[in-house]
Amino acid sequence: MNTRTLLPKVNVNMAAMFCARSWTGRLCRPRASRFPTKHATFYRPSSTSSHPPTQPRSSHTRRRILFLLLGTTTFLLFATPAKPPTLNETTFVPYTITSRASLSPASFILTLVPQTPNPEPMYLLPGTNRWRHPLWSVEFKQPEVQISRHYTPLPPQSKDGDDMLDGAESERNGALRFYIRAHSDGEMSHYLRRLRPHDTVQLRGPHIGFDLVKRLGACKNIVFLAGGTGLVPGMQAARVALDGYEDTNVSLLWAVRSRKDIQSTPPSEVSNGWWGSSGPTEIQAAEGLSPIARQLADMKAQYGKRLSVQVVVDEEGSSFQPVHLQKALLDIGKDDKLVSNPGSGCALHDQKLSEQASEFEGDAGPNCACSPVEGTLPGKNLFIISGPGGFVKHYAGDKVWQGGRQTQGPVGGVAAQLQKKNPQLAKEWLVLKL
Ligand SMILES: Cc1cc2nc3c(=O)[nH]c(=O)nc-3n(C[C@H](O)[C@H](O)[C@H](O)COP(=O)(O)OP(=O)(O)OC[C@H]3O[C@@H](n4cnc5c(N)ncnc54)[C@H](O)[C@@H]3O)c2cc1C
Repeated sequence: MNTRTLLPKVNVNMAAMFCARSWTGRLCRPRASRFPTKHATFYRPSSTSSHPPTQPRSSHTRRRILFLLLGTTTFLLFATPAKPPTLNETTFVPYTITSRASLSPASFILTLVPQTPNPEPMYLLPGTNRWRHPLWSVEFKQPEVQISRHYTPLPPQSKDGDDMLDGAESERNGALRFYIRAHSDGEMSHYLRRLRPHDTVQLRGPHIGFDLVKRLGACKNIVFLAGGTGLVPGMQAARVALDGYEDTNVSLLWAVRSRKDIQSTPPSEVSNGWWGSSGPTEIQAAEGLSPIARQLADMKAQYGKRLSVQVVVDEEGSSFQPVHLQKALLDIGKDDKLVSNPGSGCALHDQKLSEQASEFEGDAGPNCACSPVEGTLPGKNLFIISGPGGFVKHYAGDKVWQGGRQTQGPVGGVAAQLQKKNPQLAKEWLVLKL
């Protein structure tokens, strides 16, 4: 199947299509435009004109021309949909690349600023530097082959937005940073890899993902298992959960292909002993951390024990085994006294109902509909698996195409094995796939 998202050059309705897809598969679906279609109002001389029939012919002609001009102007004003100059969900708008940092030969970080600044971007909570949505992404456009793909902005580097990004930009001037991996034969990621500072890119969004805060409810724990750049929504989730609440805990489990995604300094120059271990290792502040790992280490320093970040590296033969995941899930909630509502029939908290959900929830996602059960509170701990299709399939089972959209599908893979072994995990934890 050709999985490209084609962006038509002319048709406005088709341009309002957007691409909903998993980390690897995608689907174009029509999207209701937020900008109502404005109907053209044509003015023409009425056949029941109030003017006397004796009026000279030249005056009629002048009036016709006047009406025609008026009509054309009104048509141009109202029939052409207004093109917002700042980030919006309908049209692509230009951003300028201000910096590019290579992590490994295949992965890099791009920082962009909008060419038209917006003091109140729709992804921020008004008057704050806090993001409005727990999970969100934007689409980039590849202008040569007219396709688009989703990418996830890295969260701000500081809690209150005071830090400067890359020494020059901050979220206050609308800067967005992206951690991108170029895939072999990947149309979009190779286009992005070629771009350099001062180049222009076209962005559309924000596209809103699962509302994690509503899903957590009274529960407190998130275990986020990520492959490669699938880490970024985990960093978004961690910021929202740890900034917004004092008693939440997040465990990020990050699998990378190359050590260079974490650290660029050769092993001999690294003083501490976490390099090269065969199992998952906790990330630590060290010399030569990659910008992503440095941000993770800063977050750990900021949140203390509430955030754990463990890494495994493919090329060193380390990986997350079921026993590691079980430990992460059981350890993080071991002091919890809370009994979670079963969530039956609730679109947010019923695992069975979640099977039908798409990861693009939009602004108007479902609300909690848990029936009261004595001694319980609504909410679930979240076990989120994010990354390439094969990664998600191995740990949580395939997503399923249904009615033209990609849905969560049943829990499978390692997560299903763990639930079978520990029924408590199935009761207290909701599995989500990104
Ligand atoms: C909501 C969302 C957010 C995303 N955020 C990011 C992000 O922050 N950073 C990022 O790098 N990507 C992100 N992605 C993935 C991104 O949208 C593209 O799918 C990815 O960059 C590949 O696009 P492409 O055009 O280069 O490759 P395609 O031309 O679509 O694919 C080319 C080949 O590469 C393979 N391939 C594609 N993607 C992967 C993959 N992930 N792993 C292994 N093989 C793959 C395909 O199977 C195919 O054989 C996100 C996806 C979604 C849905």
